[in-house]
Amino acid sequence: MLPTVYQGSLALLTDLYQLTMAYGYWKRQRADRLATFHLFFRKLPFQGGYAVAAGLELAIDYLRHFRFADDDLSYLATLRGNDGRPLFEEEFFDYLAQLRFNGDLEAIPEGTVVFPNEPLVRVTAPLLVAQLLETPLLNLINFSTLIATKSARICQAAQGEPVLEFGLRRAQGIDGGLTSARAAYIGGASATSNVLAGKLLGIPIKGTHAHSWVMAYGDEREAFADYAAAMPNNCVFLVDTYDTLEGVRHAIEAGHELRRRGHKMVGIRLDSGDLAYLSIEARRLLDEAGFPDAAIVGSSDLDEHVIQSLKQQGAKISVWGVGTRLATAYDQPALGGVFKLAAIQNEAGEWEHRIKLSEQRVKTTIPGRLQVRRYFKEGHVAGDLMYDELLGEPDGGAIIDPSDPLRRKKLKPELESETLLKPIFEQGELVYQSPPLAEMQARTQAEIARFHPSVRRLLNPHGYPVGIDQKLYRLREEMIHETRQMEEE
Ligand SMILES: Nc1ncnc2c1ncn2[C@@H]1O[C@H](COP(=O)(O)OP(=O)(O)OP(=O)(O)O)[C@@H](O)[C@H]1O
Ligand SMILES: O=P(O)(O)OC[C@H]1O[C@H](OP(=O)(O)OP(=O)(O)O)[C@H](O)[C@@H]1O
Ligand SMILES: O=C(O)c1cccnc1
Repeated sequence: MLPTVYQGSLALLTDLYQLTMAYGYWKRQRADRLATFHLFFRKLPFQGGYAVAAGLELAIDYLRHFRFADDDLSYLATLRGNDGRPLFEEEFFDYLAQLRFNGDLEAIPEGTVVFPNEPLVRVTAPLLVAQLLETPLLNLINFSTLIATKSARICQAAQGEPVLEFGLRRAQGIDGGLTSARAAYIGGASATSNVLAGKLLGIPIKGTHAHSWVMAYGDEREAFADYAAAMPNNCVFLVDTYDTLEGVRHAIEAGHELRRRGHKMVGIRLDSGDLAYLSIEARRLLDEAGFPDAAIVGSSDLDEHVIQSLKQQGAKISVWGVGTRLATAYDQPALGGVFKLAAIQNEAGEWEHRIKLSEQRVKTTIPGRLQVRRYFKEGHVAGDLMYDELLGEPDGGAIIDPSDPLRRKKLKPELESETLLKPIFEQGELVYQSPPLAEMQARTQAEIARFHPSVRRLLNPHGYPVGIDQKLYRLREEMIHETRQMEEE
């Protein structure tokens, strides 16, 4: 997928503690016990009502290449403990050398709308392998899901008008720039300014020109004329270097000249000042001059809230250039996804549930091997049921919010439904083909449209019902009770 970036294995792209635990499991003969882990987040980002899953294809790429290369092992052999002796014994390296991803992995496809506590990824693999994947899977899924969600919100505010992702210069490093371009596209952005993302990922790329073009000439008229002469088939003039409305008039002159030569001015870009007022005035000038099709690109610290406000003010912007606040998820720079053990085989090969308690109810995990079933009523989503496949089929009663048991909803089993976690790897073999990015983008759009506007709204959205079935609820309550009792004894 990203051949030059993810070339070879990135098995060491993990936290040291994953390797210390892996070593311990291997030494104590626990490495090969099968375990199930879930990757999920607890809170929706941006105080929003939904999130958009992304990053799976990157995770698939990571897992396909997962192996410890000789130079990885040589590096690990240099590590020392506090007594100066090697941290790991030599034999462990032989074990690591033959390690591949050999487990089952189910995941929710990219572009699917997801909610707190739902496993975006479920791994069932030998304990040692599954544990090693915690950090890289979180790294890959958390950021992409965050940016795809931000992009979906921004595109929602733009009400179907094109959003161009301009964030590379402010993104978190090289991978931040590429990954955010990819995730922004999945979330709905039409194009990116990032040329490498275009080459590597096939995302459409777009670009205008900077203030420096105009500043290099000093005279704006001459600058536009020369730009039009050099690049007659891609002319979006940035009009705000000196006096914005004067700039629009100069762009119109260049537009007439382009027309005389058989070309077409694509539009203008506004990058400062009152974007509502200036875009309305610019639209009027362009229309009066016979350029009703010329686009008005707006940029300058935009995000979903500014775009929504500009729309409410009647701004005549038709293309939205969004950089920093999209590529860096400015108002919430991380999604708090976690990767938690939920079930493990005992010595006899029987599955046992596992739970992590917390003083905060929302942080108490859900045990089992979870699947998510989304129910539909008259074409709209009605609620998501999480159930434990180790306990069999769901019991058909009400779903119960795991963080607030008073919140319940009855979902009639006869409603149309879809199972969200799809098989990706079976015993290490890839059984899933990621769709093209454009299909993921279309999926995001179709998915969001199925949710009620109250769930979609940007400010104070309504909580969408997600819960566990009663069978799982009872088991979880018993486990909480028993574990607390054990602690007290
Ligand atoms: N009519 C408007 N309503 C709400 N927000 C607006 C409106 N016009 C512009 N904005 C936003 O207000 C902020 C303006 O920021 P600021 O005044 O710092 O810069 P600017 O006008 O773009 O000038 P410069 O880039 O030259 O500093 C930006 O986030 C911009 O998107
Ligand atoms: O505002 P963003 O959403 O990040 O969009 C990208 C910004 O990058 C460019 O500006 P530049 O790097 O020259 O910075 P400036 O506009 O802040 O001066 C461009 O003109 C946009 O303003
Ligand atoms: O093409 C543009 O207009 C552009 C690209 C990057 C950042 N700001 C603007």
